[in-house]
Amino acid sequence: MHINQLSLSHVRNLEKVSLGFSPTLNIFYGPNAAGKSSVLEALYYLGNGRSFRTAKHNKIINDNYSDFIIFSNLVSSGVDHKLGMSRNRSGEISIKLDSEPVKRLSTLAKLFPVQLLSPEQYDLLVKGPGARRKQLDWGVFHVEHSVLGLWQKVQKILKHRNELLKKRVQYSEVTAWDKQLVTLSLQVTQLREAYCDKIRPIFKELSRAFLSDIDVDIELYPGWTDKGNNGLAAIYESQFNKDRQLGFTQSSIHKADLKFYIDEKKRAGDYLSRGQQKLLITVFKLAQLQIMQQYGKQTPLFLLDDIGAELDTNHQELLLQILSEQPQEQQIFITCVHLEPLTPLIKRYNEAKVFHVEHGVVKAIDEL
Ligand SMILES: Nc1ncnc2c1ncn2[C@@H]1O[C@H](COP(=O)(O)OP(=O)(O)OP(=O)(O)O)[C@@H](O)[C@H]1O
Repeated sequence: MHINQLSLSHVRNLEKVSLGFSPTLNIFYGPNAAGKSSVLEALYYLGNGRSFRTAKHNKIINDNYSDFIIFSNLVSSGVDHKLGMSRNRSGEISIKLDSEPVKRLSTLAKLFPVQLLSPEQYDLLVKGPGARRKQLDWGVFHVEHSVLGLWQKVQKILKHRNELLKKRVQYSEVTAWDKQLVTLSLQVTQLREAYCDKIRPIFKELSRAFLSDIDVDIELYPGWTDKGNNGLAAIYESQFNKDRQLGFTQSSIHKADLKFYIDEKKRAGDYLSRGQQKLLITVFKLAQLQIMQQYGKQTPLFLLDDIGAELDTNHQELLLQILSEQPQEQQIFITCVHLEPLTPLIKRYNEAKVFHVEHGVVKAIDEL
């Protein structure tokens, strides 16, 4: 997919902005606090119905206004669409696709997939499993949309099961739920495993370029440990008393983790320097992008926030080299303070567009 045009009103320090994009490469450069990341934030919001920088929507609304509006013309699966969104200070959100209200965020996710690489994500390896699970499921969903329906069924069953556990019922009263839970959990796990198998070789190969002397790997922890190989149903039975005591189900896909290892089972988060962790996350995001290009329902937007700030010159050049080799249908948005290191990349894409951003004003640069 790609986005042709974006109009913003009252997004952070961007009061009113209207931009026409290149279907390939778009670069926003300018000093700190100019409003560059806010443009990416608006793009991300359109695809996800939320920000990547804050969970508090009021922070995004410009201080002098009561709402923000984001509007776009885009091409998704070869079809032109108009997608608009507004949100006010009470949190009311209105999303319209071709003038029709959109009720589910999954509609946006299918229509407008966005892959993001930003400094906010560089601590993924040392965070709890939830953030890594989200990243994994983003990838699985865009290769296999049906995973969402399975996930939602699991959540419903877990809710019922946990209510029963709190009522201190006998084991016989949860067995019917457990049967469904086992089937669905294994289906989701199978899709996650299949995704890990697809991404692993790409991730390893890209890592060799970025982290040459380190052997990286990923492993899916499904959300339970089955040491005796007795199966998930047996785990539910053996854990039932403890589950009832706790009032919730300990083992299921909601506890899954995507574990990153280096050099044979050392946890990457414990061993890698902060700089190496950033490189590993960069590589993983690039591998996810490649998977989307090969197997996804459509190519996502690729947003790279603050591209120069976190990488040394060699690794920045390597990243730029990879970006310059992307397929033509890949639309890329980059923010940076200094434009000069990106000149070779701009030259590679003859349709590239460059925007200068300062004090919330975004101007297209015609001649470099
Ligand atoms: N709700 C708001 N209303 C008005 N201005 C805001 C609001 N929220 C943030 N700002 C300001 O908007 C600007 C936007 O910063 P943004 O993060 O987009 O800049 P940037 O160009 O990406 O900077 P950097 O290079 O430092 O990352 C900042 O000056 C910030 O103080």
